Amino acid sequence: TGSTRPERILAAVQRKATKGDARSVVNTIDQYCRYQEWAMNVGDEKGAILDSIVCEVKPSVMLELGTYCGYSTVRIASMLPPNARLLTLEFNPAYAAVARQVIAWAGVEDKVVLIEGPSGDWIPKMKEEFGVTSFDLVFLDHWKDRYLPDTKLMEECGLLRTGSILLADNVICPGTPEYLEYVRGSPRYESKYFRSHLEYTRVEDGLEKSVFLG
Ligand SMILES: O=C(NC/C=C/[C@H]1O[C@@H](n2ccc(=O)cc2)[C@H](O)[C@@H]1O)c1cc([N+](=O)[O-])cc(O)c1O
Ligand SMILES: [Mg+2]
Repeated sequence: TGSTRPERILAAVQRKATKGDARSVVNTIDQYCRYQEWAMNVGDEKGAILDSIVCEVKPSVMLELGTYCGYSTVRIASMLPPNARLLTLEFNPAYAAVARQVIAWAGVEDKVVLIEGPSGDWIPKMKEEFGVTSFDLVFLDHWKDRYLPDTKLMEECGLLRTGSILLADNVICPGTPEYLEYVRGSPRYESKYFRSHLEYTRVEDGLEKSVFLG
């Protein structure tokens, strides 16, 4: 019963990253996953695109679907002003336990609300449980076959307003064909593809940024 990959990533953070320094946590995870063992973090190359969009949007309330080890959670939270909130949804309790410790090590826990459970259950409860009116920005990085149903669910629950932005990871690899067809084909979205590479590799991947038009 050895350790899991997320536990080894956490160990690397606690061994090598400076406590309270979010960038040091991000760099440590990138270093570990590039040279020790690959993991499905958005990574440094796509992460820079994520940073630029977070900086441009300056979200007050943001949702991340798929916390995993908390890499992008920390990356995003480090870009947010103190009063902004990042809600992040994780299904797997073991991953959530690791992510909480990574988020704490980075010192961004005050801006982050980590919610445990399936997106299909929690999205309809966002307003009543967390006082969310609508999301300024949503980062989709969870199960690829959930991107489309969860986007439709957010629309139905009134969680998107004119100008809300969806940013989706992995639209090429592993790929999210139904989601891509929907946001690119719908008159309710203005979509743009940011070409990049699958984290820590030379394989093509990218992010799709879609503005909800109401
Ligand atoms: O499969 C991928 N991501 C799935 C992520 C899933 C994460 O979302 C959580 N979740 C949270 C809430 C839910 O409702 C469901 C799951 C899961 O518990 C997991 O932590 C993936 C795969 C590759 N790849 O190269 O193979 C590269 C990537 O960048 C990826 O993101
Ligand atoms: Mg991903």
